[in-house]
Amino acid sequence: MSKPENLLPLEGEAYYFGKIFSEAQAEVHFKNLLEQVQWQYDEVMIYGKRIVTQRKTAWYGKEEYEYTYSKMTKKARLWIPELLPVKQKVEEVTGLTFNSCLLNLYRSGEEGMSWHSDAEAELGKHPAIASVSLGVQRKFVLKHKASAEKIELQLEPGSLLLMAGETQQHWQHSLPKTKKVKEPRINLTFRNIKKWKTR
Ligand SMILES: O=C(O)CCC(=O)C(=O)O
Ligand SMILES: [Fe+2]
Repeated sequence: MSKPENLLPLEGEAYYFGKIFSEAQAEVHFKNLLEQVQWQYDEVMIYGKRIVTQRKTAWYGKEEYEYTYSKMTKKARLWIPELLPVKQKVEEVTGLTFNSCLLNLYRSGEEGMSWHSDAEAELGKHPAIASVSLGVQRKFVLKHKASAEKIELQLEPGSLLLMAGETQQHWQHSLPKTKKVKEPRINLTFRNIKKWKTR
């Protein structure tokens, strides 16, 4: 598969590969991950308060990495067999390798993710983040920090979006909530933990 064009008009790179899994494969991965992933409510610190998010998340990796975001430190679980074929396909298509994966489960359009950048120190300076979508199609928006220019795309089931280069420095992204969507979606973001410490 050749690399799609860069969707970002300035500073950064985002490539939408479209569907990398057939409908049947995407359904199997969705079902397996829904059942086998250790889904947990996410805890974040907002204005010094501990908040439990609506959506569920999980974090897996090659080692038991510790990862801090929103001031909360999480420890990765080791890869499970259900994740490996998805990781392998993503690595094949992108030509990159990934040592960890953050998963999100949105049970309906009532759940989303607000504006943020994935610019944690653990990911290094110009992180490549490969995002796989399973389940219902959802809108995804990138917003340029300086100009507020927005790029919207529809993340189809079985699709892959790759963010790379300076994207996390110069752009934020979000998954807007919507009352129109009633079905669940699973998102997998493959990442590379570059530096980490054990306690
Ligand atoms: O669900 C999505 O497509 C976005 C997930 C995301 O931005 C993240 O996990 O950092
Ligand atoms: Fe993100």
